[in-house]
Amino acid sequence: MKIIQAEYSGPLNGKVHIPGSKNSSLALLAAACLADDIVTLEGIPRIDDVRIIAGISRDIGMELKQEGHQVVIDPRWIHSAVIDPGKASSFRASYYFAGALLSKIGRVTIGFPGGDDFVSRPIDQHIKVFQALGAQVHIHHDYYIVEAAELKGADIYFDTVTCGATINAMLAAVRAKGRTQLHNAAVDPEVVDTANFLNRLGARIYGAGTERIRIEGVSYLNGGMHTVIPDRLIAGAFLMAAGLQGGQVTVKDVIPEHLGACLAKLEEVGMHVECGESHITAYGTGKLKATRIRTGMYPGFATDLQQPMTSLLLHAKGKSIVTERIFPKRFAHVPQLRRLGAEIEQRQESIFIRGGLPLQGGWVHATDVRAGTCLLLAGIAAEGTTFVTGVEHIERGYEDVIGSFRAIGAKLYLRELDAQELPGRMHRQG
Ligand SMILES: CC(=O)N[C@H]1[C@@H](OP(=O)(O)OP(=O)(O)OC[C@H]2O[C@@H](n3ccc(=O)[nH]c3=O)[C@H](O)[C@@H]2O)O[C@H](CO)[C@@H](O)[C@@H]1O
Ligand SMILES: C=C(OP(=O)(O)O)C(=O)O
Repeated sequence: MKIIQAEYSGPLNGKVHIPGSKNSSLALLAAACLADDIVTLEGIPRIDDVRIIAGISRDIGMELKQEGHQVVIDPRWIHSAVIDPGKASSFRASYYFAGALLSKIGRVTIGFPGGDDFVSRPIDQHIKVFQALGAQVHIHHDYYIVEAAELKGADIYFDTVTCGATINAMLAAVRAKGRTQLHNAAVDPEVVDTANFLNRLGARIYGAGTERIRIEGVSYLNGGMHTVIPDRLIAGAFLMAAGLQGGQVTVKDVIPEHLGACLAKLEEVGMHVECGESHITAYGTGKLKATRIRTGMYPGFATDLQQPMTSLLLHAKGKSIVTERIFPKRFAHVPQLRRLGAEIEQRQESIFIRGGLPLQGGWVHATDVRAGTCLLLAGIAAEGTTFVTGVEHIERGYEDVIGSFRAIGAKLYLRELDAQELPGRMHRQG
């Protein structure tokens, strides 16, 4: 079993290249199904979710070749829209294949989405979109079928702001007959990136990045080339690393505007931040102030940065409060941080952190991608050695987590252990 060993690393200093966005890549790879010619995507990270998509592509007859960070896709010979429940449930964004293949082929059989488990991640808004466009949705035990003889544009009012369902609605509507309007749409950079990519192929999507998106259906999409946006969530976590012990970290190849709420919070807790055209440098002063965080949809403070931010706030003297508004139960990292000596109390959708106490290395388990980042940040700032299990969750989101952290001086090592070498409780957790 893989584990990551983290040693106390002192102040972190250095520059790190930020890879392409995982969440955008997953949308773009499914969106590529919609094209009628060859598509090239640049900047796609080499992560497990992308490998699963390569498997799905093989099953449906879509040729997909990844060389380095370039992926070439030939969607001209798609012959099936049956997606194995096991593959669909191995990652969250499998639902994008439902929207894209429905639009192109008219009938999709697909398993339910997986991804990080935050207790409740409904897909009712995705289903509402398909139905609004004229599709029937049949729910079975571990799969669902979406079918429509013809998709017709419609006015869709989302009940809640959702990035996933907004993207899925664009995928489903892009080839529908007539006009679709999405109201209360998500304004995340990943929505805009997907719209830009589709428009490059000849789609007619207007207003992405605002709360109202208009899609005029087209009957043909060309091939083309697109570069995925940088991963704002990885960038945010590396900037936080600079604050742990008073270091200086530069994230390169980013879009600083995508990190507005994060940068504002880093300044608020006492860090200093400087932005260039495509890089950001964060300076830790060694003194952090406690704060209040409420997660929100973009441009609010991202839920995916809540967990790494919690690690940073462990070093801010006083009481910080973090309220999770997007996934109210996204606190699986809290009991793990307590194992390292953190004092955190959880009440409903908020945690109360008593910061400024020393952390001591120990065994912890990453339950999901960002819980993993949070525990790595905690481990490199704790005295002694921390062992992190659940590495497969971290690898779902990071291509080379160890190499990237080492670039800024973190002492992280990947090790292979036999299950018997794990301490009793970790062994039982798997
Ligand atoms: C693969 C991917 O891109 N994952 C990201 C995506 O997940 P995902 O697309 O699943 O998240 P959404 O933006 O859809 O979720 C936002 C909110 O809407 C709710 N909701 C969503 C869909 C639905 O049908 N019904 C419903 O009620 C969710 O429970 C949540 O409270 O955005 C999340 C919120 O920024 C991020 O944490 C994830 O990293
Ligand atoms: C929640 C995340 O991923 P997913 O939606 O793929 O589970 C994440 O990237 O933090």
